[in-house]
Amino acid sequence: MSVLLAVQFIIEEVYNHPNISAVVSVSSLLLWLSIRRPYDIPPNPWIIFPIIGHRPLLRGDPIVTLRKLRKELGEVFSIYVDAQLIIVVNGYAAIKEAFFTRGDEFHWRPNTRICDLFHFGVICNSGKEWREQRKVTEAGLEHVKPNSSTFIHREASHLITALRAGEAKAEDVFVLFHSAVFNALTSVLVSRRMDYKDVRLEKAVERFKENLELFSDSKYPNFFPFQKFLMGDFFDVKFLRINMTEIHQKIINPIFEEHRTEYNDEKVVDFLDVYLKEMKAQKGVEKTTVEERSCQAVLYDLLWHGTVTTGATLYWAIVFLLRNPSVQDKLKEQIDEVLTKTEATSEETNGSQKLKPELPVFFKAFICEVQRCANICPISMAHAVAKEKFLKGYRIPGDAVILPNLDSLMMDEDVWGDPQEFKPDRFTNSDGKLSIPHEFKPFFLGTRCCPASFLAESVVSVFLAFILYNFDILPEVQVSLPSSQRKKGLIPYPPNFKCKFVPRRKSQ
Ligand code: HEM
Repeated sequence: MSVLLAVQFIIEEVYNHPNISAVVSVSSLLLWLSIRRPYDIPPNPWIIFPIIGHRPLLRGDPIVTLRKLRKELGEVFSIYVDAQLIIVVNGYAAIKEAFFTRGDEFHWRPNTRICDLFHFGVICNSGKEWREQRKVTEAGLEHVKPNSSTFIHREASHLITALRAGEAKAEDVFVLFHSAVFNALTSVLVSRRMDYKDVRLEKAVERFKENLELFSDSKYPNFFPFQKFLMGDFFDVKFLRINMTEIHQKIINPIFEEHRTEYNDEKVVDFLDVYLKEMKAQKGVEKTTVEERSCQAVLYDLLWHGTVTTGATLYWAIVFLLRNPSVQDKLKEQIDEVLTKTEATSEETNGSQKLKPELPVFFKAFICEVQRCANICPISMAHAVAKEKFLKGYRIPGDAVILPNLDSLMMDEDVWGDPQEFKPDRFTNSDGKLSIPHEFKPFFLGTRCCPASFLAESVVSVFLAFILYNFDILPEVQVSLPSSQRKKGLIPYPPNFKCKFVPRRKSQ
């Protein structure tokens, strides 16, 4: 009754006061404009807030929210983050259709402020520019593939020496692991490595980590494009740019100049040589993007993304080894059989061990399970379409951000049964052979899949095999194991932890 009276009072007030009536009309129009949604886009949660859209739903762990929305809304759904429409593609069939079968249509990157910063390289490029950069990147990676394992073995030996120097004291190996990965990549790609104590290396790892955090928070500058005209650095975009410039100036540019000075057509050794050769071949070609600025940007892309992804995978692997001691024991037994000691003076390994070509099945299964559970690219990278398309009957507007939800593959209960459990055996079949369901796609699929998956796999398996052969990995305190909770961010790391690398008796 009192509600009815209140409504009646408001109607009378509005009717009798034209000013109030105008304010109410304009506010209603604005409210309607800010929450209206086209009828033909993929379904979205009915509750929507003016200006911020569905943002409140993403509080907590957004990945868990996406899992819930998939159950409620289906394989292709949408959400509004502020005014930005985001379309989430879930499940193997829909992801394969969009990004593999129709990979050319869905290969674009969204036109966001953050992508602007990176757009000369390969990761954030689209269209003709992306095709050119992708082609030369693939050619360069193909060229270094045959010799890459020699460099990775060499870096693994350096890593073992550094871990031994820790004298089995509890330590956080985050920076050391990322430095070793960075070195493995630079050895393969540009024939250089740095001492682990070199400040340039420490700074590079620190800047990469900072940039990842800034990139993960990039939602604000992305969706408020006018911020570039503001003074100050409200959204840390300028900080991100300064960090990138530092890595370019201290590491990438000097290496580029050295290579350019020493370049010899007859001696094309590494990735950078291949790029320089292609630059030479394309000299004079109108509007080519295969030039100095793009080459440096591609190197930045490879080193940044390659270091943080591979470093995160290794860091997670140690968490799972500490939390599953019986798995660690089984792996050590198997690795002892395939790692052979070679002469310490051996040119090939510059160190002490070498892996036989074939790794044990359980070891491979362990690495798959680490990648599945660590799930370090849960929403891969943002995609877009150049102009309006249709997917599964829904309209996909040209200005939408499209997310391939890899978490919907790696953590699907229908595929894995108990996806939250860490069980390497799920990747072996009854014949004891490796069996990989097609939903396992840590490196994505289709036209924009990771072009360096072979490098990442090789670094992860060689480093882990060397570590398991040489050390017992023990928790800092026996009763407290590191957490497997995932931190927020584009690449979800575990919380930092310390552990001990105690030399194994047999390997002394
Ligand atoms: C465990 C380690 C790694 C994982 C899980 C991983 C995962 C991925 C994923 C999921 C994408 C696809 C993004 C998309 O949706 O477009 C991607 C792209 C890419 N990855 Fe990796 N990656 C890893 C290591 C590396 C390494 C070591 C390198 C290079 C040294 C590398 C270079 C690239 C590049 C250049 C792209 C962009 C391709 C393009 O846009 O065309 N990745 N990676």
